[in-house]
Amino acid sequence: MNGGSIMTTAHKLIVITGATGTGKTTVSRYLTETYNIKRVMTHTTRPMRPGEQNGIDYYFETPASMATKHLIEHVTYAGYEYGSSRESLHKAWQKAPFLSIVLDTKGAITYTQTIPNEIVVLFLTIDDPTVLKERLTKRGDDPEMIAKRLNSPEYSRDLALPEELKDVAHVITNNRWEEAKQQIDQFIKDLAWQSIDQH
Ligand SMILES: Nc1nc2c(ncn2[C@@H]2O[C@H](COP(=O)(O)OP(=O)(O)O)[C@@H](O)[C@H]2O)c(=O)[nH]1
Ligand SMILES: Nc1ncnc2c1ncn2[C@@H]1O[C@H](COP(=O)(O)OP(=O)(O)O)[C@@H](O)[C@H]1O
Repeated sequence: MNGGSIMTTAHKLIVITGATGTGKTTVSRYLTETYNIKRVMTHTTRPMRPGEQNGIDYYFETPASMATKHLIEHVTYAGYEYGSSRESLHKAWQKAPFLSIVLDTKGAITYTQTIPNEIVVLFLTIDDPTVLKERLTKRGDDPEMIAKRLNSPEYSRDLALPEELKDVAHVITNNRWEEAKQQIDQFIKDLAWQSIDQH
């Protein structure tokens, strides 16, 4: 599968979840670059980080513009709102059968409850969470935002795989990127075979 796009008519949404800094965005970028699996854009009211762009990383909203969106689920994470719409998902599915979306664990649970047959879940974790602060600093995040994030109840919650996802999530340990990449390649290979078997 390496380097190609997946040829099948079955559609699937790869839900990428886990705590901040565990590598969710890195994985979604890798899926796009290597397998042409694009990410469904979500909306947020949090300020843009250095290097982020509206419409590329998120749709950046104000609380007022956020309130006008038709979201199938929305959450508050470290003081800001985030939400995703079924409309964007269905629009994206018309263009490609395989997509990814990056969600907190609460959002991932909502998707497993609303469209269980159309999703697969990747839960990202790391053996030593103390390195996450360093990763976020290297990413260029504002130190105050890092502190706010790491002290949030959502961060602590998302470090552990929630009970509701235990039977469905594929756990990827991202201590070292080279090893994580191999786990993802295997996951995609299995997913492609499952899709072919269904036809
Ligand atoms: N439930 C839900 N979570 C989202 C959505 N968009 C982003 N998130 C999650 O919100 C959390 C915070 O995202 P972000 O501020 O980009 O921080 P990061 O995880 O450090 O990159 C992460 O867990 C994202 O996966 C959404 O539409 N719905
Ligand atoms: N295995 C790894 N080792 C070291 N740094 C990593 C690894 N995986 C990702 N990173 C880096 O850590 C930072 C956080 O990763 P990111 O994908 O943005 O996490 P998330 O989206 O879960 O918050 C990024 O700068 C990314 O390049």
